[in-house]
Amino acid sequence: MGQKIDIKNLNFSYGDKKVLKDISLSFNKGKFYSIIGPNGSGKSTLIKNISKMITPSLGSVFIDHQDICSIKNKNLAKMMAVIPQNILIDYDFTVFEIVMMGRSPYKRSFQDFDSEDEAIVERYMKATNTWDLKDQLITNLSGGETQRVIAARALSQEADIILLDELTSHLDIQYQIEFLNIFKSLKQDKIIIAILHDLNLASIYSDEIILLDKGQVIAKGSPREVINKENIKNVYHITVEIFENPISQYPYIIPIV
Ligand SMILES: Nc1ncnc2c1ncn2[C@@H]1O[C@H](COP(=O)(O)OP(=O)(O)OP(=O)(O)O)[C@@H](O)[C@H]1O
Repeated sequence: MGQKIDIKNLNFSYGDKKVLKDISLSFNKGKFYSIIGPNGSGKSTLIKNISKMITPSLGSVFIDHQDICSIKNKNLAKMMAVIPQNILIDYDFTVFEIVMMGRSPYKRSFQDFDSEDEAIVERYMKATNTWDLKDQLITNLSGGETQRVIAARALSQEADIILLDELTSHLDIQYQIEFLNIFKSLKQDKIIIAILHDLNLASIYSDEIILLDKGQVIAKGSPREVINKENIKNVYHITVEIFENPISQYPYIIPIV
């Protein structure tokens, strides 16, 4: 389950506003994909379409050749975990309870959680450095701590597809790197799709990058194919120099100011 995602001729509008225009993309297991592009270019809207949070105006998203509209939400949650951009939790759940919710697609009720679920939750809470927060109320955490807890919950879902909508936005540089390393280390069994604003991080971590602008795919391919002066000028309207990172050999961008 969750070996391949195919997006075919996807269009999406909010009311009269066309936000995604004829997008066709494929994502395969074992790869880390980044979606990059300027503010308002449609990145989150694309992720929301892939995760069935919203429904395409035209076109379709398929997982393993099955239209996601025909997949029940509970089954979809076993295939796909989403870490959203804005996390709003108003309820007084403890951190442990929030992460345990990641196991609910496999259960009929809260009472069904067993020692295996607890072991899975503990493993991912330790990996995301949230175990020490387990008895705290989620409402009392900082933005970065909350994001780490939500990542632990998504990992506990043990889904084959992980969608990260700007996971790194609240995280300091240490956690940005730690998290991207966690997802990279998991990628051989999964499809990871991350929205990233930091083009240098996208370059280091991605097998493939998708560059969006005004709701259209402007470029897709390896970091070397996508991160070039012309594409960056075209889309972000800035002048950059591109060097080869001496350690990783990936393209490294420096804005010329
Ligand atoms: N719920 C909504 N109703 C109406 N318009 C929306 C809604 N959500 C997003 N939009 C508009 O759709 C466009 C694309 O938004 P989206 O959030 O997908 O962009 P993004 O590339 O993720 O941006 P950012 O980098 O700023 O997060 C924007 O012009 C935005 O104003």
